[in-house]
Amino acid sequence: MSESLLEVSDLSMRFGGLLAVDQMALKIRPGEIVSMIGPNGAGKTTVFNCLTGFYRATGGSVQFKEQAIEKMQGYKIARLGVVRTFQNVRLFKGMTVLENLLVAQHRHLSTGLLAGLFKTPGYRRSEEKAMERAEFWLEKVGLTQFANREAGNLAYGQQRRLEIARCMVTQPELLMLDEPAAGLNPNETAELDQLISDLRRDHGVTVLLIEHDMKLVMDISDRIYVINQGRPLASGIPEDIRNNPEVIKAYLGEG
Ligand SMILES: Nc1ncnc2c1ncn2[C@@H]1O[C@H](COP(=O)(O)OP(=O)(O)OP(=O)(O)O)[C@@H](O)[C@H]1O
Repeated sequence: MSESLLEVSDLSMRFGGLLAVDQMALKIRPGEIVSMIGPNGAGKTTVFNCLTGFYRATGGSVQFKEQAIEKMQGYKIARLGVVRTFQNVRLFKGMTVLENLLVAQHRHLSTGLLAGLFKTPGYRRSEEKAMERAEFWLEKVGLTQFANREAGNLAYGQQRRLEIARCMVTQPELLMLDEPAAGLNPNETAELDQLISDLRRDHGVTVLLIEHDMKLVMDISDRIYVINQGRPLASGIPEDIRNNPEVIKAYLGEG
């Protein structure tokens, strides 16, 4: 009954002699917030890279809405509605905040080169829509007053929120966040928690999260997958993960 939005089976990624991801499986239903946790170097970001076409997985299958995407190029996967942020903020730092949000939508605009050259009514309409979406998301992440500031001059926490807005203007179905709380203070992390919950509640977006901040993970996740040394170690609701002795040994007990 509960169909998957994303279904990953037997995923593996080999770098030379290193099997960074080994038989990883994931199942994410529409509207869920799912986290992937695990020690440093466990393979979490590599999984993200395989799911979003940055790497071609060396084995396994990835289905998004029952369509195989494991061999698809990244921009096509993004167009299907799978978008991500990066562990290290990747904005166009020399562009303004607003420009970052407009550029992000370019690939998604349904207009061709000629329409752009001649500024057809269809082109102008889609530009207006792009501007409306940009303004909406600026407001949502509290950056309206910084619209014309260079993105590189924003405070770190604001850059992180801009990254999320940049994903959201493309109207994704699956939003993948790679350590969004890294470098944030506790207040900013609490705001992030709220923002992610709102994205799901108000915009129906499904979220896959890599995160080391256990408070955030336990608070926000419907389900959690634990990876250790590239392999699935456990999965379940936060309560089960928190009390799983294997997980405590491999990860939670680490610090
Ligand atoms: N392009 C690459 N070439 C070679 N090895 C890589 C490459 N990318 C990742 N690795 C290796 O794969 C393993 C998994 O790395 P990955 O970054 O996926 O871990 P992670 O769980 O995201 O870690 P962290 O929590 O520290 O971000 C590591 O041993 C890493 O050195």
